Amino acid sequence: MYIRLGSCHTIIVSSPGMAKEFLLTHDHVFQYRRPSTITKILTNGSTIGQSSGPLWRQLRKICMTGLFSTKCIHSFQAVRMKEINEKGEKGARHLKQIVDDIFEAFATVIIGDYVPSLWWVSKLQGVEAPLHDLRKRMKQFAQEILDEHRRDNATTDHQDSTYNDKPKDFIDVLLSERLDDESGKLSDDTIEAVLYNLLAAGTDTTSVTLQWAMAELLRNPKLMKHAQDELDTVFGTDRVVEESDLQHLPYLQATIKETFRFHPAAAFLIPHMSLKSCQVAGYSLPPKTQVIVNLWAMGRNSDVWERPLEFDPECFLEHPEIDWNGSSFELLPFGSGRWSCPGQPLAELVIQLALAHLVHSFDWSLPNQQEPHTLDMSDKFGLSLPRAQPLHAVAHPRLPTHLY
Ligand code: HEM
Repeated sequence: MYIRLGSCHTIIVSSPGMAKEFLLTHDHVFQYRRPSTITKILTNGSTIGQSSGPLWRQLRKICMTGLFSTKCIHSFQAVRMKEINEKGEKGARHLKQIVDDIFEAFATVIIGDYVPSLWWVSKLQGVEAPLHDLRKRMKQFAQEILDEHRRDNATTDHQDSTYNDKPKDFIDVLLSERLDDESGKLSDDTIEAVLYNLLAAGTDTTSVTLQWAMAELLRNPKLMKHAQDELDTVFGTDRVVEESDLQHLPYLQATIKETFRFHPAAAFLIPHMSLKSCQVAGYSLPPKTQVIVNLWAMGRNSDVWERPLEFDPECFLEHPEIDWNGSSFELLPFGSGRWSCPGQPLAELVIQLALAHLVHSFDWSLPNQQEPHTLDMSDKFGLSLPRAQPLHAVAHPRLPTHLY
């Protein structure tokens, strides 16, 4: 579909064939990502997510080989457990407030971003002052964390033989990264921007996906029973789920794929823009054409899916070759190719593990004896695609008491 967003030629893609054209065949032409007013103010242009230049390439490399490598994700396990045990900390609440404010900021439509000649309307909108204030709070909070890590680092014995085995967190990894051009370490501004970028891109997407998966299972007790039977067969009922057994749960994986199809946490991929004119599927597109891949519409496309408006994990059991790793263009929850989500390995681990724990450890019901089929399944538009109504459910332990 072609539309004009202000002065910008825009193509909206909602079929796997066209997604492949733009994300694979012509991805070298659609390389540019236009930073918005919000990212310019909040991140000073020094982060991933919106940019596409040398710093973006460097940061992506750090994500792929450092932060989200198998070794690093494994080492974060200790940090995850520590954080779970220290829940409710004041710092965590402060950080949550900042992340909530970032989400609210991203939901603002700034007219000048779509119609550059109307930049002055943005000034009248009065959005910039609160963004600068938020940026100040983000900077102050991140600086405290960086200073704390530097102090800890200064008192650590790096020659100690156990040093390399000590758990490191995201900040430790970023502080130790050197830029390829040997201009030195990443600047504090860049680390701060990457940190918030990871938080904004990683927290809501993961929790929204989990909420939708649980809502669909609560709404359809037969599917919940199927998932529980599979978990009981693999783990029994006298131990809890472990990371190492997740690959033996095809029904759970099919349920997560179906959740990605029906409720994609990112309704749209981040828009890309062409640097020069090009021909795509017989159409001539001028330079600076923007392309937006609509994952929500693709998941409901009746040319692709047999029963698009029905939540049924079976379709992925029948087609196990359809994967979420970016090679099956009908299911692209994390995007595809050079632009795809660098946090995918962490996200898929956390979602599978959390859903398996919730379903295996508890039976679930809706409060006040509400009938499952009456559960409200409407969504609301935002940076991610959350439920319009919060999900309330009652958990009933189903494993021996000593396991809780
Ligand atoms: C269910 C969970 C998640 C989903 C569905 C998801 C989805 C996406 C999508 C669709 C994109 C844009 C890809 C494109 O435009 O082609 C993206 C980008 C990104 N995601 Fe995720 N994501 C998830 C979790 C995470 C996590 C856990 C992290 C990190 C902690 C993360 C970090 C990022 C970053 C940094 C980018 C920007 C990449 C770039 O600009 O090159 N995401 N994600």
